[in-house]
Amino acid sequence: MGESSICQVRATVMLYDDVHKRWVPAGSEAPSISRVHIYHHPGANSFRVVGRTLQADQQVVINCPLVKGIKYNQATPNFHQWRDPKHVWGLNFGSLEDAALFAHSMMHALQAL
Ligand SMILES: CC[C@@H]1C=C[C@H]2CCN(C(=O)[C@@H]3CC[C@H]4C=C[C@]5(CCCN5C(=O)[C@H](Cc5ccccc5Cl)NC(C)=O)C(=O)N43)[C@@H]2C(=O)N1CC(=O)O
Repeated sequence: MGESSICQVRATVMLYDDVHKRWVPAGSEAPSISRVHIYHHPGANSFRVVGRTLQADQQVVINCPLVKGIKYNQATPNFHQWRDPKHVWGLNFGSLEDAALFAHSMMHALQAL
């Protein structure tokens, strides 16, 4: 039994560049919409956020394990963010529905950990 997706949304994945104090698109230079999942591994009861660009190359732009205690910040209705030990991640959602769906699944995951 591997991992299963508990939600999938469209979002531009951003990283905060602490040196220049600005958000930059994760992966390539040009901001691009990605398909972002939250995967659940029932065996380990682990979750991770995985995003791949929609273009043909399917570049992985985020692969972030979720750890207990992460604070998920809904900065605006369609821009949510969280910190991991090395990065500050931001998701600019393609729609408010996707934002709400992702937040719901994220909160579920964080409560299940
Ligand atoms: C893609 C463009 C982007 C779109 C939307 C808006 C929304 C607000 N916003 C920000 O960057 C806000 C404004 C102030 C700045 C200051 C610091 C930042 C940057 C780094 C993290 N941060 C925190 O405030 C974190 C949040 C957090 C709290 C709790 C748990 C986790 C976290 Cl991550 N606070 C801690 C204590 O970590 C930050 O988000 N900041 C975004 C933004 O202006 N733009 C437009 C642009 O940049 O042109």
